[in-house]
Amino acid sequence: MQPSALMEGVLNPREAGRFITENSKDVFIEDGGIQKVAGMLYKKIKTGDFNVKMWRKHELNPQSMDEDAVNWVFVSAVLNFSFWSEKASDKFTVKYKEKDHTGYWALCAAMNRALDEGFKITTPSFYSTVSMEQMKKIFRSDSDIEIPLLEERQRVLTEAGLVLMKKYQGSFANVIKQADKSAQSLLRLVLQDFPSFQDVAEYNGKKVGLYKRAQILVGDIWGCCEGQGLGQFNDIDTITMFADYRIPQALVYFGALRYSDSLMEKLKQSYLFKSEEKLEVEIRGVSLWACELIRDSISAKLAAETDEGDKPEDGAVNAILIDHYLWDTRRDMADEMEHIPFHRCRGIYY
Ligand SMILES: Nc1nc2c(c(CN[C@H]3C=C[C@H](O)[C@@H]3O)cn2[C@@H]2O[C@H](COP(=O)(O)O)[C@@H](O)[C@H]2O)c(=O)[nH]1
Repeated sequence: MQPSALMEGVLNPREAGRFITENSKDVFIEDGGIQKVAGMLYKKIKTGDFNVKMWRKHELNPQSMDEDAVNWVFVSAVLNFSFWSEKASDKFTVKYKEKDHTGYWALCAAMNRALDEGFKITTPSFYSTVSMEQMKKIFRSDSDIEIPLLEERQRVLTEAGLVLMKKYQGSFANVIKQADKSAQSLLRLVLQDFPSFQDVAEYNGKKVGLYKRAQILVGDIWGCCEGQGLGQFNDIDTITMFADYRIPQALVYFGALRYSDSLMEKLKQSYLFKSEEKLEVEIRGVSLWACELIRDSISAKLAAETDEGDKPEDGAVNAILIDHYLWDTRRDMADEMEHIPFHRCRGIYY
């Protein structure tokens, strides 16, 4: 049964990924690479440390599972976009507890530094009226490169804070409660009430919804609460991979994705993509579909196991865990993957 559209007339992420892949002219799935990544992850699952608990192992992520934690996750999701810089050597950097953090982690470090300094950056009554002067202090960089798109960050943050104040009694926990343990219901509420999450493009005459920040919000709530309490979703496996600019790099590196020569040439010249440009949508959409295929391949391997004894419980693998593994691996192998160019697009969606 086709799941109903999260947004009127817009293909949901899984269908969007399939449709884009079927029509793509410059980005292709390579089955050999899909099977290779599936094999790597299958082995990881057997070690027993490939599960929902991975999220909280990151030192900058909140370690509680309460309302404060989900309000932290919400702010990180509102601002989780566009950290790349022109020169790989010069990045937006935040020093926190004697450690330098860059990119997405610099955002998290800045949030934690702000909380330590008394800025209530995760409290909607504060950030719904946060000033540009406060934003500059909170997200100040410890390198020469400032955080990109600070004005847009202030705009989307105040917009989201006002909605929480007006409609959800000043806490994201109330949005979660209204979703009644359904990931798809939470996705629908976020897309309906928080416009900056409406990550939709037009491709080959259809509207496609990739919803990267809305889906990573649900995935991070699930991870933050280890699938319990506020993070318990009975349909979490319907969430797809989060279509950013790092997963494609990892998929190309492992041979699961291939770019046409002309696209690869553009990427190597640091071409600046416009949001919704055909090539940009193909990179994001085919990457999303590749992760669906990886998940299907792993599920088939698990199902083929005869020994009931070591069969992991249901939900042992989903697109969220596959995504996080690839994203963390791209970070850990940044040097090895540096020759695979990521696509540059300045925008608020990823
Ligand atoms: N697909 C996907 N995209 C993700 C993440 C995360 C962080 N998640 C952490 C939390 C739990 C996980 O285990 C991760 O450790 C950030 N991003 C995106 O990456 C880009 C920034 O990259 P860089 O320039 O290198 O910092 C930017 O578009 C940002 O939106 C993810 O998990 N998946």
